[in-house]
Amino acid sequence: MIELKNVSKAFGRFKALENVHLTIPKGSIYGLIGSNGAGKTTLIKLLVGIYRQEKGDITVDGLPVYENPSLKEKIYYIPDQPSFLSNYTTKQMARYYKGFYPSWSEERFQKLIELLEVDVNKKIHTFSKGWQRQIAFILSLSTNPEILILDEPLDGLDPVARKKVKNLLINDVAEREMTILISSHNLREIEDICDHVGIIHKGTLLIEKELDELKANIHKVQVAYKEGMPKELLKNLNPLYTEKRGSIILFIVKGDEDTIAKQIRKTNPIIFDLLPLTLEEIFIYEMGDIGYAFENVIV
Ligand SMILES: Nc1ncnc2c1ncn2[C@@H]1O[C@H](COP(=O)(O)OP(=O)(O)OP(=O)(O)O)[C@@H](O)[C@H]1O
Repeated sequence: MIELKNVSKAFGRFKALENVHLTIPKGSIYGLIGSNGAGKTTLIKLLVGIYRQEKGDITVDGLPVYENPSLKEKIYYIPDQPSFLSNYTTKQMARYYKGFYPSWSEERFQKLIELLEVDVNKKIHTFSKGWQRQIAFILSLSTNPEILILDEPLDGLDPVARKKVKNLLINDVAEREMTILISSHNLREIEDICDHVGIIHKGTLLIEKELDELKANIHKVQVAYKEGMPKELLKNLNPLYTEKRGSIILFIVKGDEDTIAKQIRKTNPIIFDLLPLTLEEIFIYEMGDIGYAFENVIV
């Protein structure tokens, strides 16, 4: 488990992160979402031990990350602009990594280059940005990391490559219990692979949620009545949001699905539907609940 407790980091007088608490359970895929300048890269650089926090604790399985080389061997970080040794081919990089990472798997490497169809004899700097990113994935996954940290990993990948990379990540989590932190400025881009999401804004972690729990706890309801909706229903359900569309009333409500459905059925609606919410919708209401407008935080 990765834990940040009360972590702060400043650059001069500028507070890039303030009192951040964050928990990433082992074997989970955690999406760290925030707009430009929110503090994602700073948090990642603290987590991999490149920066040192002024305040707070950063630990993996209870051990501090900073100046802990044996722990760092288990963590692989792909920055937003992956870099390689200059003029190296993928094959040469693989040889270099093999000597560097005791957990390197040649078999895995061969499988991945076949799957992503990479010419291993071509100099990496001659590949496009998207291909270089895929090569960074191949090299990282061939080291079998326990923890993989990815800064904006899907930028520049076409839809087919995105899908392949996402599947590879999900498989590694399922098979080896790898833990992944993915930063992104776009919730939609990573919502299908994350099981935990944290939203960071101006150096503060606004909200951190487990998605299954979040999805189970918030519902979109559509109802219609012959003679108007009974007032006590809204009072009892205390919705986060209500909207009237002709004779249909739509509301977003938090709580247990069965309990909500029971309360609504008692009022004999002529129409009653429980509809799924997208993750973006869920966060719009969740953040509204804590006093933030989603569109001001995430672009
Ligand atoms: N080395 C540094 N010196 C001074 N300020 C910095 C430094 N690194 C980051 N910052 C500032 O800290 C804030 C957070 O930057 P950071 O790179 O962590 O944001 P980010 O969420 O990763 O943004 P982006 O999505 O644009 O990459 C920004 O205002 C940035 O200008």
